[in-house]
Amino acid sequence: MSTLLPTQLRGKGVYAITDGPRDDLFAAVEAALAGGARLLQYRDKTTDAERRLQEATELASICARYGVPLIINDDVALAKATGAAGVHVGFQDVSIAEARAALGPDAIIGVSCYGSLERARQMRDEGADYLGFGAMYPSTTKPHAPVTTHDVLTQAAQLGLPVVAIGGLTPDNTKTVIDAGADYVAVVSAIFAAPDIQAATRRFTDLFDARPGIIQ
Ligand SMILES: Cc1ncc(COP(=O)(O)OP(=O)(O)O)c(N)n1
Ligand SMILES: Cc1ncsc1CCOP(=O)(O)O
Ligand SMILES: [Mg+2]
Repeated sequence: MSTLLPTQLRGKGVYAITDGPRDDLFAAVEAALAGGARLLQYRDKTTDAERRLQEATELASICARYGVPLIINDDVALAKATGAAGVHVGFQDVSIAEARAALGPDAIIGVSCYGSLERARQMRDEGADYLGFGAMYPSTTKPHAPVTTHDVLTQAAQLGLPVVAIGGLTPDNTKTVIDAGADYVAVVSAIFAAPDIQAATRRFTDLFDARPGIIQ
C-alpha cells in the first residue's frame, strides 16, 4: 500500500457505520469502538439538521478518545462543522473536488464505486483516499443496492488505495471478502442491530486478527 495514504488508513479492519436515528447512539458507537472498529461512519439519512449536528459533534469526541477517524456520510458541511476526519460520497453526492475544497488536503474522502473498476480508477485519479465496493451480498439496510462480485475486490486491490467492501456482511460471510482483497469491511446491521454490539464487532475484527503475517 502506498505510503502517501493518510496514516489512519494504513491498516485493515472493521469500518462500523451507524444505523440511527436511535436513542442509544453514543453507547452503541462506544461498544463498536470497544469491539475494535478502526473507522466509524455517521450515516443518518434524516433531515433533522440540529440533531445531526449534535450527534456528530458528540461522535467526534467519542471517536477522538478511541483514536478512530470519524467519517460523515454524504454531508460535507457537517463534516466541516464537527471537525470530522472526512466524508463518504456516492455518485449522487458532491464531487471529490468539492469535498476536498471544503475539507482540505488532510481530510479522508471515501467514495462508493459500487461494482465499477472504471469509476474506481476515475475516483482515484480525482483524489479519493479509499474506494468502496458493494453491495457484496443483499443488504436489508440498502435493499436496492446491486450485488457485485468478489473478483472486483481482487482487481481493485491493484489500484493502490485501500479497498472497502460493504453490503450484507456478517461474521460468517466476510472471510471470503477479506481474502478477495478488502482492507476494510464496512458493516451496518450485523454490528448495530446485534444484541451485543461489542461482541458482534469483535467477531469481525477477529477475522483480521486471525490472519497470519498481517501486521495490523
Ligand atoms: C463505506 C461506504 N461504502 C458505501 C456507502 C454507500 O454510499 P452511497 O452510495 O452514497 O449511499 P448512501 O450510504 O449515501 O445511502 C457508504 N455510505 N459507505
Ligand atoms: C450503505 C450501503 N451501500 C451499499 S450496501 C449498504 C448498506 C450496508 O448495510 P448492511 O451492513 O446492514 O448490509
Ligand atoms: Mg451517499
